[in-house]
Amino acid sequence: MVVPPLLRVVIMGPPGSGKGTVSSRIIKHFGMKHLSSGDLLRDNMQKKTEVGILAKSYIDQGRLIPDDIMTRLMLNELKGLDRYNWLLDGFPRTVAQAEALDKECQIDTVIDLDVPFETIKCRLTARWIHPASGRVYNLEFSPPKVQGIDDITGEPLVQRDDDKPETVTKRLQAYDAQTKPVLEYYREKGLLKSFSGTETNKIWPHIYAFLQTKLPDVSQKDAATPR
Ligand SMILES: Nc1nc2c(ncn2[C@@H]2O[C@H](COP(=O)(O)OP(=O)(O)O)[C@@H](O)[C@H]2O)c(=O)[nH]1
Ligand SMILES: Nc1ncnc2c1ncn2[C@@H]1O[C@H](COP(=O)(O)OP(=O)(O)O)[C@@H](O)[C@H]1O
Repeated sequence: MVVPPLLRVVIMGPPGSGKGTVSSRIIKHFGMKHLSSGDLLRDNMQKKTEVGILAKSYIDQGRLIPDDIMTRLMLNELKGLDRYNWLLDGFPRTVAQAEALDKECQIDTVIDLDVPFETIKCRLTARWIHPASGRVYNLEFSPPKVQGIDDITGEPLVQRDDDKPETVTKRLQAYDAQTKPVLEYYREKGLLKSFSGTETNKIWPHIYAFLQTKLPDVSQKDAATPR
């Protein structure tokens, strides 16, 4: 039996562009393992690990965590996902991180969510998350069934400290300066696939159709109306 090669996908886009939202749809339909750098850092912050304590000081200022710390953390985590198709969300965010990742594995495709900054700013102030799972809600776009409560576990939702308007501005500046060059890096390698728009529900069918050329839909739901 010929075993198809494992798929290595990166999802990129500015803060609030919908990476988490789209990732959860990808996982549901295509059964990939999802590794989110932000979720991993928040988990470390909550557990007050050495990395978590250090990360907090950067995240609260809207700055990126230094490359060496971030790369070690993520590459170590990826080792455990060796045997799966995976989707990497929030990493790499600098060219140095992308180069370090390239040394470890071959990326097949990079999904870029190209959403304008003006659209993003209002979204983030209405974002609520369930820290333990990384599930993300929005008061207008995807509200929880009961206000302030996670749909699945019934646990309380929280707002991220770094979703304050002044921190959001700094994060968008960091994206422009440090992460946009990563898009160029992947474009030059012919791996970048950009999806432009202001609404996730309009962008998603295109991403779905693109991934369907690479993986079968493993979800139980009707694949004609993927959500
Ligand atoms: N209004 C609106 N909100 C959205 C849309 N897509 C995602 N969101 C919300 O915007 C916020 C940021 O999305 P998220 O997936 O967390 O983005 P990430 O920061 O790139 O991972 C969350 O509160 C989402 O629920 C959309 O099309 N319209
Ligand atoms: N690859 C990375 N390199 C450096 N810092 C990172 C990285 N990933 C996440 N962070 C830090 O964690 C914060 C939150 O990340 P994330 O949850 O991915 O934000 P968003 O989903 O809003 O883009 C970032 O603003 C940054 O400070």
